[in-house]
Amino acid sequence: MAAAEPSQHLRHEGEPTVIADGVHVTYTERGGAGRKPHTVHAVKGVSFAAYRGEAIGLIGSNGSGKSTLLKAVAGLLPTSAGRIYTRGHPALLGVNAALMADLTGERNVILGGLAMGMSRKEIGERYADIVEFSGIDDKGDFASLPMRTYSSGMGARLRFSIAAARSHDVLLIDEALATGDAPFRRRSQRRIDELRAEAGTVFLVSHSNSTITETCDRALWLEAGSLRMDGPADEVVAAYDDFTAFTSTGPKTRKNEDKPG
Ligand SMILES: Nc1ncnc2c1ncn2[C@@H]1O[C@H](COP(=O)(O)OP(=O)(O)OP(=O)(O)O)[C@@H](O)[C@H]1O
Repeated sequence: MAAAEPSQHLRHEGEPTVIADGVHVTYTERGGAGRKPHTVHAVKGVSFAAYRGEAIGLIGSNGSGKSTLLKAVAGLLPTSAGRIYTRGHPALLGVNAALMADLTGERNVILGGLAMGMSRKEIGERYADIVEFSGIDDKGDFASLPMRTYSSGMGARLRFSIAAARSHDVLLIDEALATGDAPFRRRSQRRIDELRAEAGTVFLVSHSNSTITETCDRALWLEAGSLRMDGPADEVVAAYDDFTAFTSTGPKTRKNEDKPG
C-alpha cells in the first residue's frame, strides 16, 4: 500500500517537462515465411512526472524497455495505451541517431544542426565548438572524412556533441556516453549540468551505474517493461545492483554445478 503512494521525491515544486500516464508500448511483428505474427509488450503501464532541472537515469536489464520508453517520450513510437505529455520537442540522441555514414563529419554536423532546428548561421558559429567538444579531430582531420571511417566511440561522441550544441527542453540520451573515453565523459557531464542549468530535463539510458550516479540525481528502474523503482539515483542504483548480483550469480553457479571440472 505504501508503494502506491507517490514517494517523497516526486512531490516537486516547479514545472513538469514530461508526464507519462499509464504508458504502454507494444511492438507488432508481422508474420511471414511460416511465422505467426506476434506482439511484444515492451512497456507496461509506466507513470512518472519529470521536472525542469532534473537529470533522470533509466536503468534495467537488457530488453527491459528503456530505449522503447525514450522513443515513446520522443514521439517516435506511439503508445498503445496511456498518454505522454511533453513540453517543447524532446530531442533523442541515440547511438543510432540518423547520422550518415558516407558523409563527412562536417556535413553531418551541418545536417544534424539543421535537423535540430538551428539556422545555418548558428551552425556556422558553433561548428568549431562542436568538433572540438567531440574530440574527433584530436588524432587528425577526421571532420573531413566520411563517418564510416570513425570508431563507434567517435561516432557516438560526435552525435552527442551535435545534440548538446543547443539547449533542449527535454534531451533524451541513449547510451551515448558509455562509448566515450574518460575526458569525453567529463566534458559530457559538464555539458549535461549546463543543460540542466539552462532549465531543461535530461534523460539518460546507461548500463554504467557510475555514469548514472555521477550524472543523474534521480533514476527510474525498468524491469520487463514495468517501472520497478523511481527515486534518488544512488538508492535506485543500489537496489538494482543487489538485483543484478542475485540474478547473475544464480544461473552461473548452477551452470558450474552442471558441468564440474
Ligand atoms: N523494433 C522492435 N520490434 C519488436 N520488438 C522490439 C523492437 N525493439 C525492441 N523490441 C523488444 O521490446 C523489448 C524492450 O526493448 P528495449 O530495446 O526497449 O529494451 P532496453 O531496456 O533498451 O534493452 P537494452 O538494455 O538491451 O538496450 C524487448 O523485448 C525487445 O526485444
